[in-house]
Amino acid sequence: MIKVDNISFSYQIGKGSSEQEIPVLNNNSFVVHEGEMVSIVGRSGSGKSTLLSLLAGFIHASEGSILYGNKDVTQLSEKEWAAFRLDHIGFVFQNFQLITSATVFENIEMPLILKGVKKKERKEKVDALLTEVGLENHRNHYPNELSGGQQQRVGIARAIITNPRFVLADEPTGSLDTATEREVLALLKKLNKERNMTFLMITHDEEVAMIADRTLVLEDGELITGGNRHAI
Ligand SMILES: Nc1ncnc2c1ncn2[C@@H]1O[C@H](COP(=O)(O)OP(=O)(O)OP(=O)(O)O)[C@@H](O)[C@H]1O
Repeated sequence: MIKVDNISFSYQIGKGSSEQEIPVLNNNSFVVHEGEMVSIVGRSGSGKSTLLSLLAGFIHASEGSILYGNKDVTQLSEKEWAAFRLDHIGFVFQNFQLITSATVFENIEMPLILKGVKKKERKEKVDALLTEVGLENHRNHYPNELSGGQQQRVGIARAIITNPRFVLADEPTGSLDTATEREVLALLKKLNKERNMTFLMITHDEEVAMIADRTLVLEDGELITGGNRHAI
């Protein structure tokens, strides 16, 4: 479960007498239940990326709290956040964020190396996941030798290789054409249901949002609705 309670956030811009506060998120609360996939949809500038950055611990709320399961992460130090992310959160990015000088296999293997998993176990895990995401014939390719959809499959595999309880996805299909978008969304949904991982996805696209069990709408920094269940 992810529990966000009364979160507010403002950016500070300028210095000294010209310092200004820009309120972006205003008192937002919501829960993503265990194994649920929730999307947050909203126009450009509504605060989606800011909310995801707060949930990732890249920035910190001025008010409110964030819980992952029973763990209150609101006051974690940078070091504690880094450890928490590595152990519990997978990230999927719009522009994939793959290491261009590393192969498909090496990209997916990276989080396991960071976690100190032994080589034999790494190979077994990565090979099994490569087959699951349909990239077993591309293990030695480099990212620039892959289509956008294939690159995002690598990004998704890297996000879940450590079996995190939570996955945060930032416009995961924003760089893909419509047919590839459907394939990637279907893969996300399959992984979410089969592995019972808790997914939170942000998108500006209401059709993409419909893949989720539930959609929350963010408008000018406020969640204005939630709880509608959509069929896939
Ligand atoms: N680093 C920053 N400093 C100051 N203001 C910022 C900063 N980042 C974002 N903002 C402002 O915060 C508001 C919300 O931005 P945010 O990127 O969270 O929206 P978004 O919904 O993700 O938009 P998009 O869909 O275009 O990515 C915007 O008004 C933006 O100008």
